[in-house]
Amino acid sequence: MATTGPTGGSLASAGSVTDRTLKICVCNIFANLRLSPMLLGELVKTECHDKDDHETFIKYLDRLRANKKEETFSDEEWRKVFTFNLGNFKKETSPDKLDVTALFCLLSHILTKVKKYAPDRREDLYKKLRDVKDMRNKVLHNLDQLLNEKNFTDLTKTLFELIKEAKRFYPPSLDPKAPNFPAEDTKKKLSTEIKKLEDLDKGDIHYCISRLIMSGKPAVRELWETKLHSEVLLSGNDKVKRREVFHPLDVMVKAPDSEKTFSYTKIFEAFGTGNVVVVTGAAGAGKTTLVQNIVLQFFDLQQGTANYLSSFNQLVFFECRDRNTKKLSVVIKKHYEDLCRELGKDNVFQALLRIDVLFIIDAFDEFNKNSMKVVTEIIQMSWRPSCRVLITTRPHAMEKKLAPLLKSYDVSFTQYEIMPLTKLDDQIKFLGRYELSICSGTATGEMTKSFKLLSEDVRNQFTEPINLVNFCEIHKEFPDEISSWQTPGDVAPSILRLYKKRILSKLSDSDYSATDVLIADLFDVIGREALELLRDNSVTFSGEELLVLKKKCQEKIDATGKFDSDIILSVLLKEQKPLFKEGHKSYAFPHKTVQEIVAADHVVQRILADDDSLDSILGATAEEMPR
Ligand SMILES: Nc1ncnc2c1ncn2[C@@H]1O[C@H](COP(=O)(O)OP(=O)(O)OP(=O)(O)O)[C@@H](O)[C@H]1O
Repeated sequence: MATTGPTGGSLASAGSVTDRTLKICVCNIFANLRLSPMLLGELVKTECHDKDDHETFIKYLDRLRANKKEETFSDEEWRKVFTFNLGNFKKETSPDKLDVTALFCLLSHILTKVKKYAPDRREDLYKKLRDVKDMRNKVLHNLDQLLNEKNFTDLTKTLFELIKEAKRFYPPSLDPKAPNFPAEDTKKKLSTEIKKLEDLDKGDIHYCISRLIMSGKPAVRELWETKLHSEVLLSGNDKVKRREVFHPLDVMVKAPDSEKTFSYTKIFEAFGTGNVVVVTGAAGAGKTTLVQNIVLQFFDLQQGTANYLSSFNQLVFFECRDRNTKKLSVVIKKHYEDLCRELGKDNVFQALLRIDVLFIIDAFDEFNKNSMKVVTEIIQMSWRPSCRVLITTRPHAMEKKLAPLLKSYDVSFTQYEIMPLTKLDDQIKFLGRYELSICSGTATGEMTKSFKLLSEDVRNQFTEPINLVNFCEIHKEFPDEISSWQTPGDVAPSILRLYKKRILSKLSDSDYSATDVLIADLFDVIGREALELLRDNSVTFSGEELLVLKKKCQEKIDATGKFDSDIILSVLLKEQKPLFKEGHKSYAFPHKTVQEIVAADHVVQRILADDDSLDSILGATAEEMPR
């Protein structure tokens, strides 16, 4: 019986695999991803011996129910039984492509619900099956366990015991209709497979998976932490540490009679029943911030509090505003550049699909022709039991585009909605964190005090995080604006004035003077451009587009001023550093809502000037521009 530990024989001579820790990892990966499925697959074949070769598992189970005169299950009922494994069982006709989780799920359903073996007869077999499944979760969800040599020896021992148990459970029979488990052949096959560990080389998928698990997370962490750990606020003057100011938001399941709200961490519980979760929320409700914090928590090894993320081994983050990437393999390559160079990008991709990976797609509503291709690829893969997908979007894109897209790939999903911050207590806590962070720990409480003094109907304008951040900035830079708010309608114009005042003050800092009229003219140019981008569902300017905008602004300035349009655009546009070395620089408004405010102001000004009809100003009908 070849149950030697990784350093005691197996793998010891594996040519290229030299590092001892890596060897243990490879052995555990091989045992859980190759040996266990092989044996459980043999048991599925035994139990489903009367299944036709072309029959999917679901069709087979439907047939068994029909034979027993039981009503066949609807899709919804099957989903309740098999949760995220259903996609697999509807597709697969053989156990060869199923992993331990799916195989255990199928076997346990057959043993307990279909064939209904007596509990005392199936008990020992069932226990061993469960041990095999639990070992997979134990080692794949915890790096220490994956690097524990004993787990390999324990599992291989259990697998041989399982063969013994299966031999007892399926006694040899002369009845050709009885299940027949090939115990001796399976034992031999298992020993031969274990021996393969000695000759495993770097091209083997289990080696790639092991390398990915051991080095992938730190590589991706480096990539995203630099980009996400802090946020420059809308004014461009204040920088806050994202984790420090993060306000834990509440969500509610989007269902007809749903009323209860939960902490956002609960959304991960939905992955127990399906592979896709969608988080919706109004403009500035905090969708992007939420997933950015999830990314940071995933990589924060010190934290240890993000248990809800412990079942994910890797995380891939994709922003739909990306206009240059059109293939998922490119996204993967960008995440794991060094590993792709070392192992080959296809191998890394294949390895990623075999372990528990969380794909986060941010701001689906910002999709473009290219990013839609990436999103579709991810959705097409989401039936795989090891893939989970978390998508954020504004509600309009959910109804019109995302829900139909998911449906077209037969993907079921749970939808959560981010709750607005309606309680004064929550708003104060939110502002308190920002005040502390902006004042580097010496907050006076003035900001929260000023907020409490607002009338209730004005305060109700601040139920979205973006508005609360705007309040912070207005309070810091132009507190007089706040005292002028008498009605809720006074708040929104203040935000636009905030940007105009910032431009004027930036110009006067640079010894230039400009009139309100010139600023209004420039806003007209920029607003037109902002609107055009929105019509194309874009929130980023490319370098060339920025140049065109600069030229248009300069034409206005040249008539009445002497300064460079850069001064103005630096207030309104932020450079978006490319995440990846070869990426292009792009530019965006400090927040999508700012782009929308500037575009909306442009529309209003043109309507007031009696310029044209709304459709003609928008350049699209309301249906074409659901935002
Ligand atoms: N939970 C939070 N804690 C602290 N600040 C937050 C939180 N959520 C959002 N913010 C602040 O509000 C701003 C807007 O939030 P965010 O961009 O996440 O909203 P969104 O829902 O993605 O908006 P949009 O639909 O317009 O893209 C952030 O840049 C951040 O400053």
